[in-house]
Amino acid sequence: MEKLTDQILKEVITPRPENSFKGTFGKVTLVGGNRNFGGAIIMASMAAVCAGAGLVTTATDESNSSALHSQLPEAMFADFTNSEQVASLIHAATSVVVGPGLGDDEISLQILKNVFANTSDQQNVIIDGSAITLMAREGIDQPLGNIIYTPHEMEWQRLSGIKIGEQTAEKNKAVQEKLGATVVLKKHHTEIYTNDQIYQLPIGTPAQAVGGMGDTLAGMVGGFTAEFNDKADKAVLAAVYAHSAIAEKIAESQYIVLPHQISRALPTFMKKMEKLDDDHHIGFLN
Ligand SMILES: NC(=O)C1=CN([C@@H]2O[C@H](COP(=O)(O)OP(=O)(O)OC[C@H]3O[C@@H](n4cnc5c(N)ncnc54)[C@H](O)[C@@H]3O)[C@@H](O)[C@H]2O)[C@@H](O)CC1
Ligand SMILES: Nc1ncnc2c1ncn2[C@@H]1O[C@H](COP(=O)(O)OP(=O)(O)O)[C@@H](O)[C@H]1O
Ligand SMILES: [Mg+2]
Repeated sequence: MEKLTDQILKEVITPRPENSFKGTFGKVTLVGGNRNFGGAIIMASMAAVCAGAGLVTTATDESNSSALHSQLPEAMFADFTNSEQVASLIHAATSVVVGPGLGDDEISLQILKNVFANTSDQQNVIIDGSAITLMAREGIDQPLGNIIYTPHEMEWQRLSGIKIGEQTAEKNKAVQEKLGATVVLKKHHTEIYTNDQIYQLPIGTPAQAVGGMGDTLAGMVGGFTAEFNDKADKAVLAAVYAHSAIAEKIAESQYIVLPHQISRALPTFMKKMEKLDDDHHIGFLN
């Protein structure tokens, strides 16, 4: 298992090209947030916007529209039960994030099937939360795309069939290979299983054990893969590292970290990363 270092941030977060516009930095379509879990998709959307994706659209329950716009006017809204509109938003996306707060009822299931029917091989598809639970429960096939699962240990148990106490690197890697997808197995010292390597995140704090922390990570992975699509595999690793690096910094003066604080800190954090060179690490910037 290879330990991730801040080197991954230097590799991924490079200065933006001068000759660019919002289209240069990718589009993210996020799908989730039922009436009860609207906060989950709003937190994910905030992370995608603050990570620097060019355009972000949130397909969610219509009852979440005002809350989304008041928290995040940068994001566009769509009703997630409008299957034609959602299909066209999926077609347009560089990265799709599906699952945060989606829920697991019949409507959630139909929405998930519509999303999965409309992705293509050229897209990054981040499958989180309820979407993982529904796939496992309903035996839904993996969609087309560069697939990135972001399960916590219970979601991974549901998807892989490996019980939480038995989730060894060897067993996890075998299932990852069958899936042919990237698996970000979230826990204290998150593990990332890719086609050619297993990485471990050596940072992170119990101050992150707060609802919405994983929703925020899913949105960051969506934002990073869209913005840095030419190095999407490394962008996943950078998002995982940045999420906990920012949380550790906030936790120096706070007992817990609120997920939206990580998102709001992202633009400043990413600006600092531009200044990192081979002789300097994050500590140098404190
Ligand atoms: N503000 C919001 O709207 C929130 C919505 N959420 C959404 O709620 C839906 C259900 O997700 P939940 O994860 O809450 O429920 P789940 O039922 O999927 O998972 C929680 C269960 O897994 C167990 N578990 C074992 N190991 C775990 C680990 N390492 N991390 C987390 N749980 C572990 C817990 O004890 C619990 O029984 C998802 O769609 C999620 O995105 C949550 O993110 C919480 C915040
Ligand atoms: N004790 C801990 N140490 C480090 N990271 C943690 C700890 N507890 C939770 N996290 C992180 O918080 C996130 C929780 O994800 P998840 O359970 O999906 O949250 P939610 O669905 O509520 O948004 C993951 O990124 C996980 O690694
Ligand atoms: Mg979650």
